[in-house]
Amino acid sequence: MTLAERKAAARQEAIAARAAVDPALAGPANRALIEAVRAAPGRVVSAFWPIRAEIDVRPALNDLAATHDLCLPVVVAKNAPLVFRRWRPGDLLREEKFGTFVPQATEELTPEILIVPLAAFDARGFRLGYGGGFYDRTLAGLRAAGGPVTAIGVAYEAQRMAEVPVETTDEPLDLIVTETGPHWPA
Ligand SMILES: Nc1nc2c(c(=O)[nH]1)N(C=O)[C@@H](CNc1ccc(C(=O)N[C@@H](CCC(=O)O)C(=O)O)cc1)CN2
Ligand SMILES: Nc1ncnc2c1ncn2[C@@H]1O[C@H](COP(=O)(O)OP(=O)(O)OP(=O)(O)O)[C@@H](O)[C@H]1O
Repeated sequence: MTLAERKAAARQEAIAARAAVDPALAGPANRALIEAVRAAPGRVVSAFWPIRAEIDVRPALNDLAATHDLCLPVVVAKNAPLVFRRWRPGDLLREEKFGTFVPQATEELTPEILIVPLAAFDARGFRLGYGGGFYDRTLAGLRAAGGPVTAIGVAYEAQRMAEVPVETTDEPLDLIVTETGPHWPA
């Protein structure tokens, strides 16, 4: 199997496992996420609006809105980094292709703390998304720019794998939050 094939197989397996999880497990994950964000340096936080069976972090966003500037990712081009537009709880979103929801023409923000969606993760902090490479490009750009960047993956324990297949462009997470609490890469 090529690396791309191994990634595709691992992605499919993790997405199936995620779809079978009891969404009530999002409760403890949201509580751990709020603490993790409050412990990280910076005020601008990027989040994600859940699609498919992704863990729903909107409860945490409602709390964090009191203390942080929130934004959501927007895909602007296939091989480009994401851009992030300001979002406040209650703001209307527009449905994009792939079923994502994005803010309507709000100001662009540069996140210092990124709440990152994922299909699979491992104990080293590597992740697999949907295969667009969007978060890899985005994190590479932000880290190269030198500012404080904390990438927090949020997932269910069911999405944990022994070793996610990796390539040189994969950007590791700084922290993974699940229903069992925060996990720092070994
Ligand atoms: N909630 C959420 N928002 C997000 C992301 C995410 O992973 N989760 N993204 C993270 O980057 C970006 C959107 N990227 C996405 C990339 C691909 C697909 C997707 O469903 N792809 C199809 C294949 C499409 C094709 O190649 O023709 C698939 O996987 O079946 C969805 C979102 C920005 N917003
Ligand atoms: N910084 C980069 N520059 C060029 N290509 C990149 C970069 N980052 C990732 N890629 C390429 O993008 C493709 C998809 O990467 P990968 O399978 O890791 O996506 P993913 O992490 O699952 O997706 P996402 O980050 O959108 O959730 C791969 O072919 C990878 O080589």
